[in-house]
Amino acid sequence: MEPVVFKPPLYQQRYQFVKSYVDTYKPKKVADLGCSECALLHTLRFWDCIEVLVGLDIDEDVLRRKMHTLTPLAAHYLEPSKTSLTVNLYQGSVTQKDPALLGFDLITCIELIEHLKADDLADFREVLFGFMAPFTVIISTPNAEFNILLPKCTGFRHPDHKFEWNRREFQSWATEVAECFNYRVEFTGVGEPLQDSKNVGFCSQIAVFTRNYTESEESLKRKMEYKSVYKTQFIPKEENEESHNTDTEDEEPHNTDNEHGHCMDLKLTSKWPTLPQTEQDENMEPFLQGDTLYVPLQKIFCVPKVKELCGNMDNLRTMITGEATLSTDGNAILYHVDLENSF
Ligand SMILES: C[S@@+](CC[C@H](N)C(=O)[O-])C[C@H]1O[C@@H](n2cnc3c(N)ncnc32)[C@H](O)[C@@H]1O
Ligand SMILES: [Mg+2]
Repeated sequence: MEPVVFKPPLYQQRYQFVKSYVDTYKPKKVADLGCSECALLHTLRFWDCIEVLVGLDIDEDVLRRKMHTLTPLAAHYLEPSKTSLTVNLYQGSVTQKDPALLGFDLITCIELIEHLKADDLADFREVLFGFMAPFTVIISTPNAEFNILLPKCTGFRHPDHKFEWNRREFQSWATEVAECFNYRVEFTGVGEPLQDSKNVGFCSQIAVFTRNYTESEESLKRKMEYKSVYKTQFIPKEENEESHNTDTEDEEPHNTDNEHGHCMDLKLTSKWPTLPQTEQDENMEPFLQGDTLYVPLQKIFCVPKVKELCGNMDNLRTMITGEATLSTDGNAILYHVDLENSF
């Protein structure tokens, strides 16, 4: 059997489905449950309508692996958004009730439910639809009927899957959930089968639930269950000019006028270590040691546009972290130079 090749890849089609929803309905508060390495959050972080973006996963290591990719880079400062954005990542389970996930417009669960044991799935539906109760929920999960078109798939598609449902099973679970929690639900999917195998349905089946009632303030008193892993904030510069000069974690941005327009600023309240400030004018020039080129951050910081955009060296370091290799003292970017192939 010819392997099925999706173009674009299936995971991108799932993200595209969410992005199209966001484009159409402009949710302000969006959360992704079982966000893994934050790939969906990464694609949503500069959507103008989104003001709060939250990721939750039970696996802290997987969250930490790529969380730095959510930090704004110089390029984002050059093409800034007019609105502020707060990104929060939490380690916790979708079976726990935590007020951090109250009041959301959209909650996505992309390829999550099939990783939950029966007891957890029962708790999850109560937590998501009964407690979090967002306006919209998007759930995607494998469609078991499609597996006959996947030659390498002998059992479940992934060893950690606890189940894979056919369309009837998924739709009956989702319809019952919708009835129970006063939502309506529609079904669709991504990953179209070839023409002659249409009867198997989409590779990933998707349910979109919409709440039938207006939000109540009922549950804001619940106690925190999740562990905060990371928080980053993108604030339009005119609202936050003075924060360039502050390094305190909890200080709120001040409103000030800004002649430079609306660049964004970054504030971190994560547990990252504070790196030492580079001595002014010391060791400024790049140098080669073995096959490693050291480019002092101070040298980069001296570029007027960089200085204007970053405000201080710590912001520059934060922006670079995860994107390039830093020296152990955090004061230089390291580039590997391939001396053998450089001529
Ligand atoms: C297949 S991955 C999801 C991938 C991701 N949503 C995407 O589309 O790229 C499933 C994720 O769910 C997480 N997970 C499993 N059980 C969970 C639970 N009880 N609460 C929160 N996350 C959970 C796993 O750690 C894993 O990162
Ligand atoms: Mg899966």
